[in-house]
Amino acid sequence: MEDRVSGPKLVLVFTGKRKSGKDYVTDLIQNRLGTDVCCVLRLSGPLKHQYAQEHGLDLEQLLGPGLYKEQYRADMIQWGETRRRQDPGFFCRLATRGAWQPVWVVSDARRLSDLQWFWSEFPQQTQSVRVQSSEKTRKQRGWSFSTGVDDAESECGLDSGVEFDWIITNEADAPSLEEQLQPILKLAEVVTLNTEGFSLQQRLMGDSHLTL
Ligand SMILES: Nc1ncnc2c1ncn2[C@@H]1O[C@H](COP(=O)(O)OP(=O)(O)O)[C@@H](O)[C@H]1O
Ligand SMILES: C[C@@](O)(CCOP(=O)(O)OP(=O)(O)O)CC(=O)O
Repeated sequence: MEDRVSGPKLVLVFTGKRKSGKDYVTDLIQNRLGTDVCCVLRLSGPLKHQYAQEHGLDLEQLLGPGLYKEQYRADMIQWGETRRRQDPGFFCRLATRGAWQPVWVVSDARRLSDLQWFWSEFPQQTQSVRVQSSEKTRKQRGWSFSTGVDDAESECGLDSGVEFDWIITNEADAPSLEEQLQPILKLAEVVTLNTEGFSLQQRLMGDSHLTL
């Protein structure tokens, strides 16, 4: 087990609009690397936890993919923004607390302040990744435009002004995710080589092809 004191070897910070496939892609990466090497951290986790407590809501449903969270999304955004204004790193600190794996995958950066926190805490290790899909594809996955959500910083805060290290196009007619993720998986392999390298290398070279 990696000691948290030594910190992560690679921090992949994912961003992308609703239904672009952030959870899908980050789950694929974790499946491929294994839970002993890679953890998926959600900034919205501690946010939903505290919001549910303060408002007497069902946390499991807020964390789930269904319509329940959508009823509260606009208000959660406002609530979270109040917290972030007081302390921009508040949710980043909570989400990363206790993470011990060498590769951290942060699935949901939404604002420049989220990215800045990781750049400042882990300048050598942080890589930003944008997942992009067309509106047509996102609609097929259940997205529809919602005022106060899709026109707010939560969805648009990273639309411009950041040069992402990696861009993943999550579309049926794009190169396969396996192909697009190859260099990122390779990077994870290289940075973890000293401690976890052998088993990870075996896994990446083995028969566990991504099923897309
Ligand atoms: N490449 C893909 N192939 C099949 N289903 C996908 C793909 N990408 C996303 N999905 C599906 O689309 C929906 C939205 O994806 P999700 O990862 O939850 O998006 P986000 O986290 O960006 O809101 C989910 O049901 C997910 O399983
Ligand atoms: C209040 C939020 O944290 C809600 C995020 O919920 P999810 O992370 O479940 O969102 P999607 O995966 O895009 O559907 C947004 C924010 O602005 O912090």
